Amino acid sequence: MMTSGMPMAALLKQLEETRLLTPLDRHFALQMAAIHKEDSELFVLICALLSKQLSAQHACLPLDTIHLSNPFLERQASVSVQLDVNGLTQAVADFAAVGAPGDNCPLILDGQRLYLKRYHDFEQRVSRRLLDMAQTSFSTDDSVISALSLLFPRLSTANDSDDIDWQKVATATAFSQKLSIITGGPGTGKTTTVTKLLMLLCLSGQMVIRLVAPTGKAAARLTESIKASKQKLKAELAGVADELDLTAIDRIPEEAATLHRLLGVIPGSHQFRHHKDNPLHLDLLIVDEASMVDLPMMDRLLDALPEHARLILLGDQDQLASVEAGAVLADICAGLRTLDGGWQMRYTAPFANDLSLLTGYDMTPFGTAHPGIGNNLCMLRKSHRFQGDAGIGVLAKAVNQCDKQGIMKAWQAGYSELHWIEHGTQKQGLTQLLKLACEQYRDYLEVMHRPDFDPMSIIDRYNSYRILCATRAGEYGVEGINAHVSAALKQAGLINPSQEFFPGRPVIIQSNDYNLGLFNGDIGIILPCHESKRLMAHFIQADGSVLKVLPARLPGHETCFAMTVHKSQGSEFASVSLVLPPSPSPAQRQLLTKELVYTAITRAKQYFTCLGSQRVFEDASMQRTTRASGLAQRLWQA
Ligand SMILES: Nc1ncnc2c1ncn2[C@@H]1O[C@H](COP(=O)(O)OP(=O)(O)OP(=O)(O)O)[C@@H](O)[C@H]1O
Repeated sequence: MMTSGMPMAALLKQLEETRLLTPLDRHFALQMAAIHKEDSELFVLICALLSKQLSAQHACLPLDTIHLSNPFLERQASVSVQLDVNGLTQAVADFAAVGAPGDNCPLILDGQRLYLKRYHDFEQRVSRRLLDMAQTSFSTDDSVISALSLLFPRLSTANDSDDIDWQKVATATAFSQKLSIITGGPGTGKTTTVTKLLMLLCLSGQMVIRLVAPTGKAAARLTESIKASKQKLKAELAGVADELDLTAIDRIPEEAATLHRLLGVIPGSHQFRHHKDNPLHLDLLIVDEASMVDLPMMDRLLDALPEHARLILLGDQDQLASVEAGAVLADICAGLRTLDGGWQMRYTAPFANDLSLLTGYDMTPFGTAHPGIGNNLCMLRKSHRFQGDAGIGVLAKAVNQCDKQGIMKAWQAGYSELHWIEHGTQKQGLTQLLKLACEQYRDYLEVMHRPDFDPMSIIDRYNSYRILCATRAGEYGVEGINAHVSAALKQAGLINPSQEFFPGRPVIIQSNDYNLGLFNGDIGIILPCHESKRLMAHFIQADGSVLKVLPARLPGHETCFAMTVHKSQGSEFASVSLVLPPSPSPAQRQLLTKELVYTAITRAKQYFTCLGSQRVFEDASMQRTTRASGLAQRLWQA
């Protein structure tokens, strides 16, 4: 079945040395074979490939994606599989450790997808629960139609889909469905839409509503945006106060929590306080930045939802997927993708009719015979943040569409908010970036010793700029750039890093510490504490308060002048510099995707700078990521 010039254990060791496998992949494969007394070399190879796949956050290993003549994509194959895909599938199914869906085996083969049982269970439970929720819809009456027309006054009767106010459609959809997913890029009005929806729901009766986001930073941002959106709505509706009860706006909650806090962390345990047998006390849950929610977390969240509760997921399906396994939001939206790479709503004919009645638009063209879970989705595509032709919006759109010409045009158009730094020779590009970083970070570093600046305003200033790196390791990864920036700031006399914890050092937390209330990705700054006269790490929490922690008590952390694009999800900065490596290795090239570039660009509100080379930027923008999973198929072909 297999051809290899060396014993399997030696082959795995060689693959580890050439970094095509991690030590974990090798140990997993050998352990699986030992535990299950499996002496087949093919079994070891498949386990190594599955582990490699899981490390890359795929939920499973599709057997039909394995390059049989060179499974590890070595420069020169040292192993090959002498079977076709069907033969391989049969051989894998015959291993004692591999079962079919429903079997109690460590590995599950579902069609041609091979899973760890845990992940198969997650996927099955998540899809079952979402499909189950998608069955329930709520009736509406004339009062909803008139409230909707007051909330979205520019009612158009045009049939052209370009004239449809999709925010109104999304509000109508989410009002009438138990499960709804509202997706869209930055500034497309997700918060505005959800605020109007919440007003509508508050008008129709009392309900316990909770707002959550995956990280503290994202939760704090959601609180801010809902507050702003409520104020704006109040002003907009002032003229119709005699037709709509505006006190409903005051009943809209604005405090958002993190998912961990909502579910109730149990210190020292991976379990949460809330689950199926102790469900959450709420009627409606709104989850922002849902693209960051991984498969296991979505499973726990759905498990803890009470049977009757509504769920609304908000997010941008084009952003990088979650740091951990799966791409739940992208999978949920997958069925709306058209063959030409665009998106198209898909409704059942009766629901398209209902939406036409509710919104006043002709939605019947979007009715289809195979809508999957389309009735539960709404996609917003018009950005209200970047005014029409603003550079950041134009570049983000071109990257998102893998439009090479558009990308070139955006960079060459001379937009004041886009700034390109070419690597050049002798690190000229790096020198320019460091100059920029010193200018940008100077602001918070200069005011941090002044008594008239509190930690909150210092952290706000620090948060106006961030360097984002595509990779962790290497001179142009987070580690290298942090070292360079620290040295440049020291030379400029802005910091004094003579000790590990120095005033002004920003730190990013790398693991969860439930006792301290600090979570992976939380960012704080070491600052003198006026009360205790000691240096303390200061963190802004989701509720806006400041948490102070003794530096020595911090869980795993690192300096954060630069952070990975992955960790920047859920945050925004006035100015962003993206750093791409000048000559990426094959492993780095795999990380450089259009989702990564798009996520980095859309973190910037006013200025976006890229240190890179044109070729690397373009290649990255042309490379779409997919995460292997069976969730989309379960949701759309059920
Ligand atoms: N239909 C609209 N007409 C005009 N302005 C709008 C409209 N919808 C939203 N806006 C404005 O656009 C900005 C972004 O809106 P909003 O915060 O709702 O978008 P979002 O999708 O939640 O953004 P983010 O991705 O940053 O969370 C806000 O200033 C909002 O007031």
